[in-house]
Amino acid sequence: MEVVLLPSADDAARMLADAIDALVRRRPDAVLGLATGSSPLLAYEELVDRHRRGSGPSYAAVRAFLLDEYVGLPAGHPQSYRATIERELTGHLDIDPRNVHAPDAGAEDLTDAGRRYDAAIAAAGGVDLQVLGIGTDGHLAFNEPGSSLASRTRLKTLTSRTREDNARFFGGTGDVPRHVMTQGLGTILEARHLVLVASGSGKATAIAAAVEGPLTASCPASVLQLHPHATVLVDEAAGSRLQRRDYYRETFMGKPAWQGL
Ligand SMILES: N[C@@H]1[C@@H](O)[C@H](O)[C@@H](COP(=O)(O)O)O[C@@H]1O
Repeated sequence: MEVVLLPSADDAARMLADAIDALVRRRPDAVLGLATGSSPLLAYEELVDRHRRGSGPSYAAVRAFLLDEYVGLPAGHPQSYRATIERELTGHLDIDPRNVHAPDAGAEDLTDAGRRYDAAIAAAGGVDLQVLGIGTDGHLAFNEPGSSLASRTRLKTLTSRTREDNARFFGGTGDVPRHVMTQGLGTILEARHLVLVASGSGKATAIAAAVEGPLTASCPASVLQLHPHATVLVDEAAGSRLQRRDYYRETFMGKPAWQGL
């Protein structure tokens, strides 16, 4: 795992945007794994900005798969993750909307919908780069503590902490759905490159547990330790509880720029 400590959230966002940009230039029909939530927002803004200025790549052949989706929201609800990603990213790029996929959280048979989602990702050739955030309790996508490290896309129940964390997106109310469809940790591990981005002191404990704590279902993000190509981009605040900060800095400073992430 590569841990990159950066002075600010803007620097982390730029680095994530650069990695996506470089991948799409290298592979115009790349498969992107997209996360919602506030963590990747600055990077998405950067990508949209580059696209508008004409300095970004074309996304016309790119395929994208969302990590998760709320269950029980009416189709088109502004806080559904499908609507969110369109508003924040894909709607501003030249990506074909038919190539942006989310788990079918409105399906009658959610078990089957989970299986179909995993099969669709596999049929696309697998995810090249998976963008990830982290929950304050260490959750990854909507895999709450206790989730099987081998789990597949399925129905999950949110913890009250996650529902409180996400209440800000629902006008601070208790209207956050209780259930979600989420890619499993096993599904996420199949992506070729995982890039987790986190900023702010509220994420410091979760980042330390995920990166330097034991591999455990109690901290789902610790599953990154099993992946051969995982990158963690953190600002100083989110990285403040890491013990090996000096080592991460030395490693990154000594790395040739051409190597990328
Ligand atoms: N399902 C999402 C995750 O994909 C996200 O990474 C995490 C952190 O959210 P945020 O980036 O808003 O802090 O929790 C959300 O509930």
